[in-house]
Amino acid sequence: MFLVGLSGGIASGKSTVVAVLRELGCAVIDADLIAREVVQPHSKAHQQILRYFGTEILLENGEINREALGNIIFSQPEKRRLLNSITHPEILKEMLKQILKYFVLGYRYVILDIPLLFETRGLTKFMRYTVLVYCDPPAQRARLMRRNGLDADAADARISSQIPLEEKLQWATHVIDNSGDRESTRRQVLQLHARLEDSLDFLWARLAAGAAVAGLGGLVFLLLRHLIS
Ligand SMILES: CC(C)(COP(=O)(O)OP(=O)(O)OC[C@H]1O[C@@H](n2cnc3c(N)ncnc32)[C@H](O)[C@@H]1O)[C@@H](O)C(=O)NCCC(=O)NCCS
Ligand SMILES: Nc1ncnc2c1ncn2[C@@H]1O[C@H](COP(=O)(O)OP(=O)(O)OP(=O)(O)O)[C@@H](O)[C@H]1O
Repeated sequence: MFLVGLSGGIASGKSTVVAVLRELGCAVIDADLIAREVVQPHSKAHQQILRYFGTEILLENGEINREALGNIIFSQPEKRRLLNSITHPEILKEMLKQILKYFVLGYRYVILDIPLLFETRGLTKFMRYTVLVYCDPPAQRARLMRRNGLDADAADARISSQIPLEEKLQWATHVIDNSGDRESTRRQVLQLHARLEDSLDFLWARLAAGAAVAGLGGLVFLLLRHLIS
């Protein structure tokens, strides 16, 4: 089994790409979704967030007020690091559990949708491939403002809390350019999917070749032993 890391920037189009991959039957683990689950009331992360950020980041029902917490961490790097240090170990633990589940179910590769894949040191070395969902900066900013109802300053604060997409381009093994329309993105995802499936065939071919070499070696050994005795 191998892992494929999928990343991008805020509002660059990861969920849009993932929707097509799921449609094609791929196993996808969504770090944003897990990040929501691990901070549910009574969890360890919820208690820690409460301790460090205070009750003002809670909604009336006890859940985290994501908008309020977002406003704090996207404008204060040290608070962002603090939140990351609380949530990231919990997110990683849950991701590992889900990877194991897909392994047991027999999936041959799993796609990990991790927004901060390139920002998190050492994570990419566990991925056979890394896919960057790229979007040109003006389109990214406009889409973020529209989706989250943010003004330009708030959108820029969120974008600049991450490594620029242009920089991430050099690290990814595959790039999907989502600057154009959804149809163009869909075509690129279909190509990516075909390459992942090809790469599986390639792996199987290597395994088969390995088995053939081992079998041949065994035969030669038996033949030599027979000749010597
Ligand atoms: C700050 C929070 C409460 C804002 O919640 P909100 O519902 O508004 O946004 P959502 O969770 O859907 O995230 C949207 C995008 O914001 C960006 N983002 C989220 N957290 C961070 C972060 N710590 N640093 C930089 N970018 C981030 C990512 O691109 C993500 O895809 C939330 O994002 C959070 O708890 N973040 C910390 C956990 C984390 O690092 N999540 C990213 C997945 S590893
Ligand atoms: N090709 C496209 N053309 C126009 N709008 C798009 C396109 N792709 C995505 N969008 C819109 O841009 C916004 C961001 O897309 P999406 O939610 O897929 O990004 P994301 O990277 O998953 O975001 P985040 O991780 O920040 O939640 C959404 O409102 C989506 O509908």
